[in-house]
Amino acid sequence: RALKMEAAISLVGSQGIISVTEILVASAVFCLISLVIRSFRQQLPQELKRLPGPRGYPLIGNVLELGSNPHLTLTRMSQEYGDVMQIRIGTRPVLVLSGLDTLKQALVKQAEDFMGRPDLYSFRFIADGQSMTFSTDSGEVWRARRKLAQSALKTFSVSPSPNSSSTCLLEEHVSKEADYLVKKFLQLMEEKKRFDPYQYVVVSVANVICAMCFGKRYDHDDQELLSMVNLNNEFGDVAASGNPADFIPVLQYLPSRAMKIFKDLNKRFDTFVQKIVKEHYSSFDKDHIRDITDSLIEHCEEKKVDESASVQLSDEKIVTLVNDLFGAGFDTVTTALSWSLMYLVTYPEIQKKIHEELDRIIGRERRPRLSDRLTLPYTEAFILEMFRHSSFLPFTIPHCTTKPTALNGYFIPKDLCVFVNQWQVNHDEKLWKDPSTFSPERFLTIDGMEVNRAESEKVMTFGLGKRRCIGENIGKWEIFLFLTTLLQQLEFSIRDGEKADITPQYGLTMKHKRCEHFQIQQRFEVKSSE
Ligand code: HEM
Repeated sequence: RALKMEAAISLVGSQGIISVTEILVASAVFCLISLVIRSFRQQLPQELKRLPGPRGYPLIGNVLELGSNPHLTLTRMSQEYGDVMQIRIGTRPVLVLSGLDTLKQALVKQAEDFMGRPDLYSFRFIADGQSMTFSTDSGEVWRARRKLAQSALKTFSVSPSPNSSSTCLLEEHVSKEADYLVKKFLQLMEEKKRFDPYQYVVVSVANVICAMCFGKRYDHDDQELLSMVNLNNEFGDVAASGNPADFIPVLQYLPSRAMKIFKDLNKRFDTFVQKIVKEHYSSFDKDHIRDITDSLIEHCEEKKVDESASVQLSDEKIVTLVNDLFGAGFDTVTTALSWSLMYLVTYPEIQKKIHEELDRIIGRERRPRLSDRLTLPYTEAFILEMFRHSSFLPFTIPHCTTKPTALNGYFIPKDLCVFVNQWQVNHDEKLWKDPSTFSPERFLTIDGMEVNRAESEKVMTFGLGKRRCIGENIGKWEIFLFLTTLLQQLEFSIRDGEKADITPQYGLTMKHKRCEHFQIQQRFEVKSSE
């Protein structure tokens, strides 16, 4: 009888008949899930608030709102929701941090809580998942690797140069490459009357890091090197904060051209480095350490006899550090120089002021040196303004929380992916007057004689705290010496009727559109410093 009753009051749905029992069971399951979710939500410590943020759609979250310029969208959202907010990409929550004080609080004062890296799909293809920079490790092994990379980098940059009059190895390498660039640009101007400086700058910058890492330099038409370094941001498009495939797993199974290029590029990069490492192993001589690769191999040998080391790193974890250094060392510095050239041709009056400063302080008899940096405040202010205005690293590499924590009164769970919005800080109206105006003067003291240190420290380019870039000083020295060597002898302009487009294209490092209309004029010739 009961069965008959049930049949009588059953409903007819599109999939067939749904019984009252099924409806009751479904309702019970729904209530149970709601209760479980609520009980999780109630675990919030009483004195802490829930993270604010935009609502988002089911399954896709806020991915559509992010659009093609996530740094701009998230800056706008931070004005509504504050310096600490949560968005969702797909179903995955992401913490977005803005505001200089909040960044300092999270990355410096609470450094341990925010120093992790998230497990992102695309990062698994970088250095076969062994990268110190992109892999999820942030414990003792990461700490030991970072220390080792820092020490090797230091030895092969600031050590005195044995075979030249340069004050250190870095100065020797950059001077040589910058001299080459001057000649190359003059030759291109002679032959073609206009050129795109990017592909020449990238090889020169790559040669500096190659000299430090591998003790070798490449020709400007070396196809193997060019195919890896002369990119239109194929790496940065995928490794950028907010790449949907990193957050929405189903996208990882759909064919993607960008992802295929990214994987190929990483493979080619690893093969390139592995080949050089192999050559180093076969010619290794512990009494003659030639470069960073040799010094890492030496460390592998030494650790085998040093039983007392607190962390035992595998040989692979040591030697792959050269991938991190080589990878981080060319794209960032090339992008910075390339933006500098774009600003110089966009603002010729600023270029003129740099020329005047160089003529006054260095003159025409000798080449610039690293030690000139403190005496060229306008040039230094220009570089700072290039960093600030372009904010070409709009976000740091994504971070991740290592434990449950609190920030600005909000509860923050463990393993939450964190985007650090450097662009927002560099364009924050509370910190900068007319942030969209390009003005090196904002970094000078009132008498124009020095860089205002308090202002310069507000610029966010290299991250902060435990994950702060380890190549910051080297990068800044390189940019300074490349630029001053080029500008001492050359004046850059754009062909009449053309305009440099300085709209950034979003990525891990934001690039501008390539410009083929550069022209130069030789100001004078300086005799070789050698
Ligand atoms: C203008 C040049 C450069 C800029 C703007 C830059 C910027 C950055 C930024 C924003 C980060 C991420 C920080 C974070 O996640 O919080 C980073 C990390 C890193 N940078 Fe740089 N960088 C530059 C040059 C270099 C150079 C020349 C090297 C080495 C040769 C280098 C090596 C690294 C490494 C190894 C990391 C990873 C650190 C870690 O995860 O612990 N960078 N850099």
